[in-house]
Amino acid sequence: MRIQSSHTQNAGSASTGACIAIGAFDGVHLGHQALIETMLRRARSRGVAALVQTFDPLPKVVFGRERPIGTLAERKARLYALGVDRVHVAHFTPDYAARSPEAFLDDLEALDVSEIFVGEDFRFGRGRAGDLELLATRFKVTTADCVTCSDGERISSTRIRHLRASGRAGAARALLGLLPGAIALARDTASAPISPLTPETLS
Ligand SMILES: Cc1cc2nc3c(=O)[nH]c(=O)nc-3n(C[C@H](O)[C@H](O)[C@H](O)COP(=O)(O)O)c2cc1C
Ligand SMILES: Nc1ncnc2c1ncn2[C@@H]1O[C@H](COP(=O)(O)OP(=O)(O)OP(=O)(O)O)[C@@H](O)[C@H]1O
Repeated sequence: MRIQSSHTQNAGSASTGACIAIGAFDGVHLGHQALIETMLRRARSRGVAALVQTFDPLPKVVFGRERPIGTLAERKARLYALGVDRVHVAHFTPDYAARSPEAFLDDLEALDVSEIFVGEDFRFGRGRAGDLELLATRFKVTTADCVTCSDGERISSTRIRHLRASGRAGAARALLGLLPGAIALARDTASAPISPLTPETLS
């Protein structure tokens, strides 16, 4: 596994506000874990709350028709097992997906957040219009160290879905960091039918 350097931009002085990692976090794989552990270390060193903001259903299930790796309950259990203080779940309805990037930043401010931990390609708000530059106008932003395997390929939920779909469950489990005795994402959704999700069924 290889870790590239992380990068912090903007700032403003960090207040007493919480640290938060934001993302879909489907599977809570090793890349997610590295991002969250970076956030947790920072929160602990500042003595502030360590939060995670996630979404249900997953945006990629809604927009990309992807099959989830795990359930929301499994995701939350794995996030709390990492030591996170609170997991915020936004119900990803059509109305929510239509919120502007600025409205999403208002939501974060309402949570009394001051530092945000995300990947470099993080996008948010209607049409994915919000980017890191906008995020950094209001918060201190730290981008994730990129966790890759020895082959140099980035660990991602997409890759894990592909591994499972091609019957390579062992490799998928390795990228999820699932060792014997660890919290198990037992339900293998690879062979389950995809239930069609339409905006109407989400409201
Ligand atoms: C308020 C809000 C609105 C969003 N609207 C859209 C959208 O219209 N289209 C889209 O593909 N994704 C939308 N997303 C999902 C984001 O593109 C992205 O998946 C989400 O911020 C999680 O980040 P991640 O994919 O890096 O985990 C929205 C996210 C938020 C927070
Ligand atoms: N390999 C990785 N190393 C570091 N951070 C990562 C890694 N994979 C994802 N992240 C970060 O974790 C957050 C949540 O990521 P997300 O849930 O979109 O994961 P993903 O694996 O990229 O998903 P997908 O493959 O479905 O797009 C994002 O900020 C993302 O940049």
